[in-house]
Amino acid sequence: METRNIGIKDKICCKHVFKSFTDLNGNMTEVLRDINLTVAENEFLVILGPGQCGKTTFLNIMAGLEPPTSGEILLDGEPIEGPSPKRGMVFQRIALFPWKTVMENVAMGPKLRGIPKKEREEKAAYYIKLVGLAGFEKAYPHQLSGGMKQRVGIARAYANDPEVLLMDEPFGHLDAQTRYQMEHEVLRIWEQARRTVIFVTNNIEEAVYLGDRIVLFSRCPATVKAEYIIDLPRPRQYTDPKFLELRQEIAGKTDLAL
Ligand SMILES: Nc1ncnc2c1ncn2[C@@H]1O[C@H](COP(=O)(O)OP(=O)(O)OP(=O)(O)O)[C@@H](O)[C@H]1O
Repeated sequence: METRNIGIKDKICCKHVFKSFTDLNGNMTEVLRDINLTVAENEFLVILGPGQCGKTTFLNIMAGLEPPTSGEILLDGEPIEGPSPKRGMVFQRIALFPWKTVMENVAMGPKLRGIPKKEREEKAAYYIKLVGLAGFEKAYPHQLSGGMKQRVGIARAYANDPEVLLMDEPFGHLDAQTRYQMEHEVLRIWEQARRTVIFVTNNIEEAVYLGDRIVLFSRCPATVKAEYIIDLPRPRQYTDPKFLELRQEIAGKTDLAL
């Protein structure tokens, strides 16, 4: 079983990140304004903010899918300049290859990186088991529930050996019960296979349940409005008075509806 301790080393460092988009008519929309933050190695950081505030844009810049307009993001001291398997993405709507099995979907990244079949299938099998899908290796995506597809998405991201996992509202479209279950599961997986995680959500409860720390984004253009260290022991209880107090405190600072 692999374990990694939360490090004290800075893994990611965002310095004065600004992002604006310009449409075909030349109109500019400023989406991110002077974002500065650091993320420690193996930390579970949650970015909480209202819809359309710029959370996905920020993750896309971290993933190297979009350049910032100005500023920079460093990973282990090196500027992020494009996509890399070091940064795995998990999306709200997991796009699996429908004609490929769970095993083939999870092993796809290592296959593209030229990992030999036996090795990539062993790796995929390890992560399929870790996410609780042992026995479903030969299933096709249409045979899986929404929660199971998200598990495949998480296994697929892990199979690329990322150092950082970027999770963009991964449970946003799941029903409430499956969502609670997946929040619990993502922590179990992270505790067994520690990585630096940046998890984006617009759900305060989810943020308090999951995060070592919450960075609160304002409405668009997003700025860092507040930060909260969540030092409640895990597993956290939604009904714990301290949990509710924190939720209330954060809610008072947000533009989010409760
Ligand atoms: N490629 C683009 N071109 C122009 N505008 C864009 C582009 N990508 C995002 N935007 C705009 O940036 C703003 C922030 O979008 P973004 O998807 O980053 O927000 P979000 O906080 O992730 O939203 P949600 O919580 O609803 O997913 C929106 O107004 C969006 O229309």
